Amino acid sequence: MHAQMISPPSMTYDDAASNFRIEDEIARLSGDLDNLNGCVECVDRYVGQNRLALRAVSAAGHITEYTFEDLQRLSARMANVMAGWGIGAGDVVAGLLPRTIELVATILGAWRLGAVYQPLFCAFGPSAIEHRFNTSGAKLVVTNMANRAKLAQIANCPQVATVIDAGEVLPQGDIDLRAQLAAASPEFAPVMRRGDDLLMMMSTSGTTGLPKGVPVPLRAMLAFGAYMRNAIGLREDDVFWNIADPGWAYGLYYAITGPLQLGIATTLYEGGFTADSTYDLIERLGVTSLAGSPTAFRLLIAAGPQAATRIKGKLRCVSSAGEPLNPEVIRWFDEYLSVPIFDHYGQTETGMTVNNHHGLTHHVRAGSAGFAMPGYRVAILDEHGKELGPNQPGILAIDIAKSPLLFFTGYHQKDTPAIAGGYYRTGDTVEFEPDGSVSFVGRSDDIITSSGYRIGPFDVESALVEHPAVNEAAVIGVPDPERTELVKAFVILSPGYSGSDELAQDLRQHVKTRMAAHAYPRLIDFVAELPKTPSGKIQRFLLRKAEIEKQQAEG
Ligand SMILES: CC(C)(COP(=O)(O)OP(=O)(O)OC[C@H]1O[C@@H](n2cnc3c(N)ncnc32)[C@H](O)[C@@H]1OP(=O)(O)O)[C@@H](O)C(=O)NCCC(=O)NCCSC(=O)CC(=O)O
Repeated sequence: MHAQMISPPSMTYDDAASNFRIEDEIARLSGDLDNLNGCVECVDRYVGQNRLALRAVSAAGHITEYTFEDLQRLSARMANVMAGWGIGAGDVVAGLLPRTIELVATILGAWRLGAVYQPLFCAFGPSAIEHRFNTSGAKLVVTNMANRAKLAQIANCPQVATVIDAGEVLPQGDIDLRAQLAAASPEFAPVMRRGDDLLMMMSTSGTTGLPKGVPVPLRAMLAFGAYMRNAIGLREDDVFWNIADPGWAYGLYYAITGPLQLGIATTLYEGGFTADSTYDLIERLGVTSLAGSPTAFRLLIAAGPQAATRIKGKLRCVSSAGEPLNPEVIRWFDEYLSVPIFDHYGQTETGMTVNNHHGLTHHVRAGSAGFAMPGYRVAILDEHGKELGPNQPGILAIDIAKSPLLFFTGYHQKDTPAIAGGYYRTGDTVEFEPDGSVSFVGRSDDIITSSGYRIGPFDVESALVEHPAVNEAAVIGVPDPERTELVKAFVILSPGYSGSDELAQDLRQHVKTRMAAHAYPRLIDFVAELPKTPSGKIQRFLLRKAEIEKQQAEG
């Protein structure tokens, strides 16, 4: 096996970009593209060194540490349990679990036996989960009792394995996960796969339909590792914590897979986000490299400078993704935490592609997402597909032929018009600065970015119209200083209903429990009509324009 090399931070960005060779990235793998296993890359290759792999922090703040040896045994037990229930290479295993050791065991166990992992965010309701099962054909879902009731509402639910705590009763027909893990053998030879075989089945929100499946092949690990080294700049001596949830790409790729691939311990905190618990954990663990979304950072700032003093100067670097990072956050982190915070840009489809790189020395442009990651060439296209120069807004695109780290080849069983003419079009409107860095302008479609989550308006509208009071609904994002955008719904009521605060609250609760707790409309207007094209398509852009004008008029 090869020793894992971490780029020295003295390499310049220009050197790394111009000297990039995919062969060098492949050589960093323990296997090769004909002989690859996700669990071997993340665990087995570091066994025998007695290295720390994971700090799992319970909601109550209790810290349990796991070595790579521990994770190897656990993944083997999990693979044995899964194999015993008929799961094999290429099958899909879903995880609907909080940020606990059982979540890590599910991911690694599935990979050990060559299966495909599908994340399910714990805030999802039954409709979001059911749609993802329909997409993936998952054969097994691993969950806990807090989430189990949602599965009972799904008609085509696969076999369920449940984590039960003391005093909880296992639902009939479920696998008692902890009991079976304890009884299983801690040995299971990893099933080797190829680079194009699937590692994960992700989902991403669309504007005109339900979320689409994003197949992620094993070779995507080349891109994950490169991001950890070049952009996060992860070092052997770092204490790393990415607070993003592994129910999403940012958390699964870069809180679990990426750091473990590099043999560097990661951190999972089971509890919900508060500024206090975040500061507390950074201090207790001695975190040096922190990652998260701008909304989380703005919530830290909202707690005031006094709360920050306990960790001032302790962090070495902070990385931000999910939404554009405001220059004010950069300034505040410099003043009150004495730490550089760099903006990074990526998508579920592509992984991180444009970054201010902590690991590569180059200048940083506050207010810009930075520069193409070595291994990707990005272009900005006009509506005819022509490449644009600086200061001309257009669609951010990835030049497929010149981006050997790009792993996306199209949505699962769906047409992918975003791939055309040799480019993958991200749908984000950006422009090049004269120095070659990329600045975010906005979305070219109706996708909402709220608290770092990408939310499809159609998804929320579909949940709303399931409610008997709703005849029609249109959902948009309206600008918000804390959460980037807030989800706002315009609702035409069914005959016999009238708008009230109580009904609005009932609709919020309905979306939270049916679809997803994070995607509910915080704002609701009851309206008599919606702007539409002659063919009857809702013109969300007109609603958005009117909201922005209203905000401007109100100052
Ligand atoms: C910044 C935050 C920590 C702030 O957390 P908050 O707790 O304030 O709010 P939230 O947005 O998480 O949650 C909104 C509402 O959902 C509820 N909620 C959240 N998680 C829940 C869960 N597991 N179960 C039940 N309810 C839950 C909350 O209580 C809250 O309800 P109420 O409002 O009633 O209190 C978080 O929003 C966050 O982690 N954001 C980053 C998301 C991220 O990782 N983005 C990158 C994804 S990758 C990606 O996106 C790639 C791509 O672009 O394709």
